[in-house]
Amino acid sequence: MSDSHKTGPLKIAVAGLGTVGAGVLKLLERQADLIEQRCGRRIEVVAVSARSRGKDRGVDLSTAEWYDDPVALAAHPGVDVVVELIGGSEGPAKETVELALERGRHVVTANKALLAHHGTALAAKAEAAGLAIGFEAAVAGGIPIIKGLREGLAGNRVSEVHGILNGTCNYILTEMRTTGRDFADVLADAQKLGYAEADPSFDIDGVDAAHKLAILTSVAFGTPVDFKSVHVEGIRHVSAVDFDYADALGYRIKLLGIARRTDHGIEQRVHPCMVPKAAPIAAVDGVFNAVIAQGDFVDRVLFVGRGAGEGPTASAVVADLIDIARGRSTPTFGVPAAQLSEAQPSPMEARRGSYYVRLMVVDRPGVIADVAAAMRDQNVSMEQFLQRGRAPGEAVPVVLTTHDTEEAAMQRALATIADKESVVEPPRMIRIEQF
Ligand SMILES: NC(=O)C1=CN([C@@H]2O[C@H](COP(=O)(O)OP(=O)(O)OC[C@H]3O[C@@H](n4cnc5c(N)ncnc54)[C@H](O)[C@@H]3O)[C@@H](O)[C@H]2O)C=CC1
Ligand SMILES: N[C@@H](CC=O)C(=O)O
Ligand code: NA
Repeated sequence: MSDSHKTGPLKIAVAGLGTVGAGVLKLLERQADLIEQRCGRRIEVVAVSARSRGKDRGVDLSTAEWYDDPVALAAHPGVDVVVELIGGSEGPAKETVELALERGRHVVTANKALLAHHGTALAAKAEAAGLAIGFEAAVAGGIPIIKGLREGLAGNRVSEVHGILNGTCNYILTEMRTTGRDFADVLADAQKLGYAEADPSFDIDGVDAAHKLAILTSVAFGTPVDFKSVHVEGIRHVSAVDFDYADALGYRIKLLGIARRTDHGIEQRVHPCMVPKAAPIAAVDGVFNAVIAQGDFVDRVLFVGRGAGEGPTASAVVADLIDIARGRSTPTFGVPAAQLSEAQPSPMEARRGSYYVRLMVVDRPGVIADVAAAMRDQNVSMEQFLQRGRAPGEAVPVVLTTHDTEEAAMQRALATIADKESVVEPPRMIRIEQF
C-alpha cells in the first residue's frame, strides 16, 4: 500500500448511503477522535453518492461533494479510497470499483456478490497496481473473519471452514422455532431491520451465504474464488413441523456454509443442516453468525458475532479503512492473486453423512415397507423412524433418519420414494452434520 508515509487525512469517497453506508458515516463521525488516535490521521469523507439526495440519513453530508453517478465519484480528484456500498455483482458497483482501481484508489467494499463473481480478477488488478481491496464487511458482517483467517491463522493449513453465514436466514429460523411465527412475517421484520439483501431471495435461497462461502474458501485454502462450484439450497422448504421433529431428535436447524478439503477435492456447499443441540453453533441464534475454522496448529477456532445490520457492518468497513490509513498491506485473499492455486471441486454426490427425511404419506398398511425397501435397495441404513398419531386413509407426516451414507445413494432412494403413489408431497430432506 502506498499511504503508510502519509500524515494528512485519508480521503475517502463513499458510494451507497443505505443501511451500511449511513452506518459507516455515523461511525466515522462519532469515533473520529478514537480513529485518529489509532491510526495517527483522520479519515475524511470528501465525496458521496446515492440514489436520493434529499433523504435524511441522520448524518451531516454538507462537507462532502455529492455525485448522482457513483462511477463519476470513483474519479473524484484527491481521493485515496473508494468505499463501494451499493451492492450487486454487475452494473454500477462493478464499474465503480474497476474505475477506482484504474485511477489508483484503494477500494473497501461490503459487496460479497461482486467478489464471489469477480474477486480473483479484481484482486489481480488491485495487486498489480499496489492497491488494497478491503472486504471484511462482505463476510459475516461484524465478525473479523477475513482478518481472523488471513492474518490471525496465517501460520496454519486450514482443512475446513464452516458456519452460519446469513443473518436473515438465522433470524428467520430462530423466530420460526421459538415463536412459531410465519416465514413471510419474520422475513418482513428482517427487511425492516436492514438485514436482508435488496433482493431477499438471495438470502432465503442460500445465494448470499454461497457468495460468502466462496470468498471464505479462497481465503482459507489459497484457491481462486469459485462461486459456480458451490452447491446451494435455501430455507424455503423448512417447515414448522421440521423444527418439532428436529427438537425431538436432539437437533437444531441451521443454514450452514461448509468448505472442506476432501479426497475428491474442495467441497463447498450451502444448505439447511440439522446440528446436535450441544454443538456450539446450535446456540448461535437470531442475526448472529458463527464461523468455525480448523487449522493444523491452532486446532478449532470459533468466531461469533452479528452478521448483518448497520452497526456491525459499519464496524467491519471502518476496520478496513483504518488498515489502509495505517499503511498495512496483505494480499487480498492471503496469497498474491497470481499464485492462488486452482483446485478440483468435490461433487455434492460424494458427500458422506446422515440424513433426516420427512414424507407426507397416505396412512395405510404397506406404505412404510415400500419406503424401507427403496432405502434398502440403495444400501441406505435407517436409524430412526417416527410417525406421530394415526389418520387411516389420510396423509400424515412420517420422519426417518439414516446412518451415514453417500449422497448419491440417498438421492436415488428419494427419487424412488417420490414416485410412489402413496407419497403425496415431494420428500423433504435435511442433512445432519455432527460437528
Ligand atoms: N445490510 C447489511 O446488513 C449488510 C449489507 N452488506 C452489503 O453491503 C452493500 C450495501 O447494502 P445495504 O446498505 O444493506 O443496501 P441498501 O439498499 O440499504 O443501500 C444501497 C445504497 O446504494 C445506493 N444505490 C443503489 N443503486 C445505485 C446507483 N445506481 N447509483 C447510486 N447509488 C445507488 C442506494 O441509493 C443506497 O443508498 C451490499 O453489497 C450488501 O450486500 C454486507 C453486509 C451486511
Ligand atoms: N443479507 C445479509 C447481510 C449481510 O451480509 C445477511 O442477512 O446476512
Ligand atoms: Na466480517
